[in-house]
Amino acid sequence: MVIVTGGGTGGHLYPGLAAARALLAAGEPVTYVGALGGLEERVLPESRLPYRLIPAGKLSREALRPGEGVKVLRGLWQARRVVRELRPRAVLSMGGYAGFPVAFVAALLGIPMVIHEQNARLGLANRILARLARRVTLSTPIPLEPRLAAKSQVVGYPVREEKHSPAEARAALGLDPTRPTILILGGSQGSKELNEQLPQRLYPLLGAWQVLHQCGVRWEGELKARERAHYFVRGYVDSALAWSAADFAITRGGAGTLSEAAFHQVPVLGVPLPRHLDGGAQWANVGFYAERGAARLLHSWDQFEAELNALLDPSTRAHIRDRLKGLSPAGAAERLARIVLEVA
Ligand SMILES: CC(=O)N[C@H]1[C@@H](OP(=O)(O)OP(=O)(O)OC[C@H]2O[C@@H](n3ccc(=O)[nH]c3=O)[C@H](O)[C@@H]2O)O[C@H](CO)[C@@H](O)[C@@H]1O
Repeated sequence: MVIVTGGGTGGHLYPGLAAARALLAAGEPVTYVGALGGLEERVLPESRLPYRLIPAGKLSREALRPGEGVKVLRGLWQARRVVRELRPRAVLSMGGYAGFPVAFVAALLGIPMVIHEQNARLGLANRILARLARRVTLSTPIPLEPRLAAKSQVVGYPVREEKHSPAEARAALGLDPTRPTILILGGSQGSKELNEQLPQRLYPLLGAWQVLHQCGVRWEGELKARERAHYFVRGYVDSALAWSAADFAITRGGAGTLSEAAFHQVPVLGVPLPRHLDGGAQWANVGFYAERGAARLLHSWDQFEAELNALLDPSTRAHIRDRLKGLSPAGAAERLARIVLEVA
């Protein structure tokens, strides 16, 4: 049996679940280990996968705070118990603080461990784990130091491979099936910045367009007050429907969000999270796409009008859609599962 671990937010959890399902489909029993308090606490019980939840402290500077540091240590202790009890023949960690304790302990116990990095740069947990991992799998080709590059492989980002026609998706979401649609996707937790900036900037378009604004569950009450005719606010959306409904999107720069944009061929204006909040991962992600002409990158809100006008132009959208081709190839979960089984 194999342990798949990682979570906290959707960007780590959903590709982890996709990999777990691919392992099961290959005949390998799987247990998913996530973090208490992460999105997985809500999602795993409905997944029908065997799972465990353990405490996991945030790495980074936060770990220096006494409460968080204790959580990191408790996480490692519980991870040791889980690994000793389940005796997996391999561990796959999807990165982030939630995937750290089990992967770290497993590697120390000599169990083959594989990591997957979703972003266009290695996060802190993966920088530590990469040295101990048998294989370093990546969503996108990123430069690595030679020792890591030698054991790395680009597999892609496991997206949910589900598409609907625009009319069907819009109807299922309660929108007008015939109106062209702008999607705002703030990511797992919603984006305060997009919530504050966008409604009033997009109201002037509502004569011809409609907007589906995913704002995050905790902002939903507040944002509902900004709804208008043809401006729809949702805390959390079914993202396969939302992408299928959209003509273009304004999003954060999560790796999952961009890979889904590529899979659904939806042009995106990316507004990355400020660098001090995620070490620049989202700047790297949107930058990777923008350098290839496969996304637009918002450097500052002064440029918003110009960027919006670019995306309102059908020929710009067609150009971006063309550049998105091949950036999120299908079958990433299966490629990842195959590598885990190779090292097991
Ligand atoms: C604040 C933070 O640390 N963000 C990180 C987190 O982002 P976060 O988890 O927000 O972002 P991603 O864009 O990678 O993934 C979000 C996932 O949740 C889904 N979704 C989201 C909203 C919704 O209403 N419905 C829905 O289904 C999306 O379709 C996607 O599959 O993990 C990503 C992948 O490691 C990183 O790139 C981000 O930097």
